[in-house]
Amino acid sequence: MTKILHLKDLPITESTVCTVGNFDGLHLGHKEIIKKVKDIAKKENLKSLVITFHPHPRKILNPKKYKCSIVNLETKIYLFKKENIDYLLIVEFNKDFYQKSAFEFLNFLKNALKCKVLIVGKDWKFGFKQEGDIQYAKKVGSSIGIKVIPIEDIKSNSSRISSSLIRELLSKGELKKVEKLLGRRYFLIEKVVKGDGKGREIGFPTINLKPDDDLCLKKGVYVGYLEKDEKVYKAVINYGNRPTLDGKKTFIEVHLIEDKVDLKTEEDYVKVYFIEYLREEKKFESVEDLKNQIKLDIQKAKEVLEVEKVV
Ligand SMILES: Cc1cc2nc3c(=O)[nH]c(=O)nc-3n(C[C@H](O)[C@H](O)[C@H](O)COP(=O)(O)O)c2cc1C
Ligand SMILES: Nc1ncnc2c1ncn2[C@@H]1O[C@H](COP(=O)(O)OP(=O)(O)O)[C@@H](O)[C@H]1O
Repeated sequence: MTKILHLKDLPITESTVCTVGNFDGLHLGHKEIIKKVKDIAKKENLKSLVITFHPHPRKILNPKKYKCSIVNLETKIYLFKKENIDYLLIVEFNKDFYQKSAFEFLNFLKNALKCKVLIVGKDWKFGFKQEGDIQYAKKVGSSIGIKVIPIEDIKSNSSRISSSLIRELLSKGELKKVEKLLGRRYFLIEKVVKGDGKGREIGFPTINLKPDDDLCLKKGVYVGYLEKDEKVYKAVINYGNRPTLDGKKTFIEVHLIEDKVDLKTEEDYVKVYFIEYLREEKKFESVEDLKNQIKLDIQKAKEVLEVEKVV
C-alpha cells in the first residue's frame, strides 16, 4: 500500500531509500529508477520513498518554458500506487521549499525523510536554480550519511527516454510512439462531471470528464476504451470544446459504443485509454452532419478495436 504524504506530514520516522523528480508520465526511464529504489529498500530493509512535485515547478517558476503535462495528478498517484512504493511525497508549490539551496535540500532528505540511499539519473540537478549536481550530491551525501547512486540513461532506439519527447509526441497524437516510451497504453484517470446533456439529444450520450487545462494530449477525436471497476468498454472519445454546438468549455467526452455504465457525477473516477487518433474536431454546418460523422467514427473505432486490445 502506498501512503501519500504532504509536507505537513513530515518528518517521517522510518529510514528510506529515496528518489526525487517530476516523474511526469512515469516512463520506462522513471520505472527503472523506481525499480532500483524498491530493490535496494527490500535488500536493506528500508522503506521506498518518492518525492515528486505538483504542479511541475517550471509551471510556476518559469512559465514561459513550461509546455504541458503528460498526466494529471490523479493518474500520477494511480501509477505510483501500482508500483507499490511505500511513500509518495507530493510537494505542492511552496516558495520556501523551492528556495532551498542544494545543501539544504540534501539535509531535508536526511532529516525529514530519513533518506539513507538516494537513487537518481546521472543528469540530476537540484536545489535553488538547479545549482546541485550528482558530484555535489555524492560529496555532501557522504558527509551527512546519504549514499548517492546515479543511474545510467535508459534509452529507446539509442536516444534517452524523456518526458519532453513524450510531451511532443502526445501533442502530435502519435500514440504508438508514446506507448513505446511509456511501456504501456496512454491513459488518464479522470473524475466524471456533468455535461449539458446535448449528447443525449443528438443520440450519442457521453460521459464527461474535465481535464486539466495543461494536458499535452492533442485535441480531437480518438478511438479508445473506458475502464470502470475492472470492466473495459469500447469507446469513441472527443477531446475538445464542441464548436458545432457552440460549446465553450473543453471536455473529454466518452461515448461507449456497445454498452452503458452507471456513473455518479462528481464522485466516480474512470480510466480512459487513448488508443488511436482519428481526426480533428470540426465545426459542422448542421447537427445532422455531426451525427453522420460520429457514425463514421464509431465504424472506424470498431475496426481499430478489433485489433487493438486494451493491453
Ligand atoms: C466521437 C465523437 C466525435 C465528436 N466530434 C465532434 C466534432 O467534430 N465537432 C463538434 O463540434 N463536436 C463533436 N463532438 C461533440 C458532440 O457535439 C458532443 O458529444 C455533444 O455536444 C454532447 O455534449 P454534452 O456532453 O455537453 O451533452 C463529438 C463527440 C463524440 C462522442
Ligand atoms: N531515460 C532515463 N534514464 C535514466 N534516468 C532517467 C531517465 N529519464 C529521467 N530519469 C531520471 O528520473 C528522475 C526523475 O526525472 P524527472 O524529474 O521526471 O525528469 P525528466 O523530465 O528528465 O524525466 C531523475 O533522477 C532523472 O534523472
